[in-house]
Amino acid sequence: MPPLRLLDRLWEAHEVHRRDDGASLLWVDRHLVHEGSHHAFRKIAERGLSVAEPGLTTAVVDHYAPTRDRGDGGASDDIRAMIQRLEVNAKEHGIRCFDLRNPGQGIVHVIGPEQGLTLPGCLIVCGDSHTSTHGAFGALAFGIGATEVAHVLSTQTVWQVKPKAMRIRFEGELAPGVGAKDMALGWIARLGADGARGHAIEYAGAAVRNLSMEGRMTLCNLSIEGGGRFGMVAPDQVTFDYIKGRRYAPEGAELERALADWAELRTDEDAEFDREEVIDAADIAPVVTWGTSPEDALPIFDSIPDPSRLPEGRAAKVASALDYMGLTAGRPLAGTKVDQVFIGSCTNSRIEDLRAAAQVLAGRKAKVPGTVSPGSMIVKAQAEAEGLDRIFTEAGLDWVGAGCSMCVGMNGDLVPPGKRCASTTNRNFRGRQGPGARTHLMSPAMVAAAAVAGELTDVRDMLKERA
Ligand SMILES: CC(C)[C@H](C(=O)O)[C@@H](O)C(=O)O
Ligand code: SF4
Repeated sequence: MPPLRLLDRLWEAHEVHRRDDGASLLWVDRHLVHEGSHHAFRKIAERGLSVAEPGLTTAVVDHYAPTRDRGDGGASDDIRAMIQRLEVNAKEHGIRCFDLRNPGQGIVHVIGPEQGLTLPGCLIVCGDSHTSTHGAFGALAFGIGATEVAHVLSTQTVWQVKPKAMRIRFEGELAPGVGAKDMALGWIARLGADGARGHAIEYAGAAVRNLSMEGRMTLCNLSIEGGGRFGMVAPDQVTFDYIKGRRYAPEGAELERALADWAELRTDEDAEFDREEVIDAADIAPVVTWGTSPEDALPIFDSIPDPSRLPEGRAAKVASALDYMGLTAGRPLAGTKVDQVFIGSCTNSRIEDLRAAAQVLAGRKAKVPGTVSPGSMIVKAQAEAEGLDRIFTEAGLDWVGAGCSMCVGMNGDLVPPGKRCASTTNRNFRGRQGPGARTHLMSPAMVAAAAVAGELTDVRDMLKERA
């Protein structure tokens, strides 16, 4: 037997058929749908098709979920209609739905793992690019388009061409105050937003093994921002411990059997990758973005790039990004004033993210306003049980309900034009958080530090003050 990679093992286990042109028809174990699925439901209705496996499909209200008033007054008619459409489609087809009344509601990529729906060895799809998040469990997880959503609804299978395999190894140990978000933005800055284009990324190395499941999810979540098709981490004891006892996770003898299977989900020692990158974790510092692509990222102690020192093509891009962002070339990144902060999104809204932000904010006041939106109502309840909500509100930040919120602003939570937001989200494209909004991506601890300082700052100094 030739040595296999985790990707090969997962692929082979799901391949139902391979076409002459090389595309594989893959069996889907979990199909997650959010409000954006309405085109697909309409498509299957038009063709008189039904949902093949309603029991393997899960609907979630997240992109349009109001985060403040969840009653009838909380959303515009359009937003309410989007939410209702999902609820009606789910009901008609017998699909379980995490709607606004469900105590488990939250962002699709947060609740899949939280509910024990996301498991090692599963093939998971969703009409959403950040589906790569679920790969943190050793699952094959990727985003699909509207036509494919209709295909999965009606057949529980998806066509896919097997991508090339790339491994990013983070060796060594992270410094205190540095986390998964810094690892992710760090490699994207190094390789570029196109750096992993068309590849399935397997994250490995000691610093990845040492990450919690929350950290691994953050890392896999951002794979797509570096051009990767999938992101994955081979499952281990950390994974198994996270899964045990979750609502839809296997239990008893079934769990024992599953654990034995899951232990096989790894890359063989002598397996080769199409590409391999090795990064020394000790070299990673807290990272912030300065531009309008996640690759426009630098360590916080660095300076804003100067187009006059860059090659022509790149210079024009950088100048235009700086213009949009209202930044001066060559100035230090630290000290850039922010107008507001946002802690949330499928990248960084899990309990550990909130704890990291609260650790910085405890006993301190924020100089600027901000919103903290937990990734799910379960994370919200847990944070409240730990008293984190009080730390946020006493610091002066708004503590709101769960959903995509200001990550994309579809629910009306927007950053006003021209305003600068330190944000734990994953995209800083022009207008992403609202028309004219200026987004700086960073870790939850770094956002908390920016809130306290009213400007971009190195959280490690604040943590040192504490120690
Ligand atoms: C709206 C949705 C389809 C979109 C995605 O595909 O990722 C959104 O979640 C995003 O993050 O931009
Ligand atoms: S939180 Fe943001 S990135 Fe994640 S699914 Fe929602 S809109 Fe997309």
